[in-house]
Amino acid sequence: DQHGRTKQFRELSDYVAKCMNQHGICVVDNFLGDMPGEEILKEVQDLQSRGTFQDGQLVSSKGVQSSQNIRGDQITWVDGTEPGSKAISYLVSSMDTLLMYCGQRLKPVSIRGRTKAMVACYPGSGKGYVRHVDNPNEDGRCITCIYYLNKGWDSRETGGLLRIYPEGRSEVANIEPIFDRLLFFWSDRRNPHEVLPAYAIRYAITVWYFD
Ligand SMILES: O=C(O)CNC(=O)c1n[nH]c2ccccc2c1=O
Ligand SMILES: [Fe+2]
Repeated sequence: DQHGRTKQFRELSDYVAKCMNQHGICVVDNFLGDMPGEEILKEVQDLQSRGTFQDGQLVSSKGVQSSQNIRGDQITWVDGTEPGSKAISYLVSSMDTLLMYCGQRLKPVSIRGRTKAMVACYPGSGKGYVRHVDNPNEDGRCITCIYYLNKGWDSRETGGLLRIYPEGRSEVANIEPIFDRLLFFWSDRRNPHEVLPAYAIRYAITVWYFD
């Protein structure tokens, strides 16, 4: 019920605010629960079957020309008003609500807006995403928020770990892209990260928040 969710989000926002201010990375498991998660996964699979994903960036294998080029991630943007995106829009409004409850505690940012939802699919052909910073040049994006949809994912079998190298820290963060997991991290140079080669279809939905 609404009260249950409000209380849950308020408590969750305490954890997220503290975790972000302390580590700059925060994982929330079982964010929406099985049913909503399944609905979102179905909408993403429908999107993919309707061919709305743009071909991922071309990741040519070392120097070999065209025929060997393998697609990396494939993406499509969803603003939540399209037909068949009800569950995705519920996800994004849940992300918005959780961050709204964090309020001013997420120093120093005060969220002013966000991007649409970027739905990404790694086709599982052994491609990942090279090490990068989401916002290296102050384009306004301050928080990266990723929701994963991969049931029973085990990176020992199928790779696809998100590896974050927090600036100035010796240890790395290895994030399994498991179903109904929500991840926040500062989008700037504090969090260079990469997606290790994935050997099964790997779905994620990303929203970037602006301050
Ligand atoms: O999926 C993940 O776990 C992390 N994913 C990323 O860091 C990531 N970052 N920036 C992008 C820009 C365009 C298309 C895909 C991406 C992308 O998957
Ligand atoms: Fe990224």
